[in-house]
Amino acid sequence: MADFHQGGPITTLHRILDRNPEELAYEMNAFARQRRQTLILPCLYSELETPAMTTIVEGLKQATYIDQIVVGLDRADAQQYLHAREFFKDLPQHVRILWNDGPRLRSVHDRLNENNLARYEPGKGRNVWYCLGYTLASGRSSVIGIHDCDIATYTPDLPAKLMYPIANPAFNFAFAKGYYARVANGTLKGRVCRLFVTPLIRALKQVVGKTDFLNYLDCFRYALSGEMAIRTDVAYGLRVASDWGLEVSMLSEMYRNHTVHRLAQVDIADIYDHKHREFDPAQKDDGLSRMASDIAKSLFRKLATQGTVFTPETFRTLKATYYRAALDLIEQYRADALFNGLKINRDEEENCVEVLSEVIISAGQHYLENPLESPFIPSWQRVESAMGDIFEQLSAAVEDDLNDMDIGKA
Ligand SMILES: O=C(O)[C@H](O)COP(=O)(O)O
Repeated sequence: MADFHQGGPITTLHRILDRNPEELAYEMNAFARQRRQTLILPCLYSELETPAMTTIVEGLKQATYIDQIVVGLDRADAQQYLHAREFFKDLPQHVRILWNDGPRLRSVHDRLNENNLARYEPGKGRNVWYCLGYTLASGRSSVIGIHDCDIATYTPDLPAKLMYPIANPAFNFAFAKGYYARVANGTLKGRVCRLFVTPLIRALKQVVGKTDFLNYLDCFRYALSGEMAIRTDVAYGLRVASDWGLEVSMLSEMYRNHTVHRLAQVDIADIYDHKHREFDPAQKDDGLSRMASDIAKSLFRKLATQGTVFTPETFRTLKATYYRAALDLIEQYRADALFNGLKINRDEEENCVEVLSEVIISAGQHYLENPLESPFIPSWQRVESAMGDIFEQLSAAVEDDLNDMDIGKA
C-alpha cells in the first residue's frame, strides 16, 4: 500500500486504498456528463500484433466512460491500415484512426510543411501531436488521456485512474502525469528514468543551483512515463517535442504555462512492464543512449532559457557530479530491490551509468554547437492562426480514409 506523502509543489494522487474498478468506472461515467473524454493511443503498426495491444483493446471495451478513442497509426501500409480498422472495430467508443503514412494525411503534412509548421521527423512526438490536433478538430471532449501501446501489465482501470484528476469536475488540474514502478523479470527496469534522469536532475541542482524548476522536476516519480492526461484547452496551446525529449519537454511546457497548483501526478498501476529497448554501450546514437541524449539536451535548453550559462567546464563538472549521484542511487535501488525480493545486477547498472555519463558530455557539446536548435512542433493554436482551415483538413483526411472502400485495391 502507498503512503500519502506530498513531496513538493505538485499534487500527488496516491492509491492509498485499492478502489473497486466498477465503482471507479461509475464515477468516471458521471464525470463524463460534464467533461467528455478522449483517449489517444500513439502506436506503431507492429504493436497491433502484440499480446499487449490485444489486452489493451479488451480493457478499453469496458471503459464506456471514454467517448472517443484516437489511434495514431505509424508505419502502416494500406493493407495494415485496413487491418487496424478491423482490429479496433469492436470498441464501443467513437474510434478514429490517423493513418499517418497514408496519402491523405501525408498531403496535410506537406501543406503544413510548406508553411514551415511541421518539418519534423516521424516518431512518437509527431504522432501524438497529430492525434492532439485531430482531437481538437473533433471538438468532442474536454479531457484527453494518452497512454503507450506496449504496456504488458495493462489493467482495465488504468485509463480511469489516469484521467480521473482531469475528468473530475471537482478538480481544477490542467495536467496529470502517471507514475508506477517499472519491474520485469524479477528486477527493476526503467533504466533511463532511474539511472539517468533522476541523478542528472540532482546533479544539475548541485552544479547550477536548486532552482524552482529543478525542484519541480525532481518531484515527479516517473518523469518519463508516456501516460498523461490533459485538459483539451491546455493541449491547444501546447508545443510538443518531436524527439525522445517528448515527456520531459511536456513537463517543462506545463511548468512554463501553468501554476504548479494545477499539476498533478497519479499512481496508475502496481507495477508496469513494457517493451524494452536494448542497451548497447557500443551504439551511442541509438537505443537508450539516444533517448538519454535527447532528454539531456532538452534539459540544457530549458535551463538556458532560465538564464543558466553552460560551458564545456560545466558539462565536465556535471558529468562527475552525475556519476557520483548515480552511484549513490544504485545503492538505494539495490536496498529497495532486495527488500522487495527482487534481484539487481550491479555490474549492469554501473556499466549503464558509465555510458550515460559520456552522454552528458556529447549532449552538452551538441548543445554548445547548436544552442538555438529546437525539436518543438508548434502549438495547434499557432498552426490554426497560420492555416485557418487546418482542423477541417485534418478531419476530412481522417473521415475520407475511414469511408474509402478502395484503399488497398491495386
Ligand atoms: O523509462 C525508461 O527509463 C526507459 O523507457 C527505459 O525503460 P526500461 O528500462 O524499462 O526498458
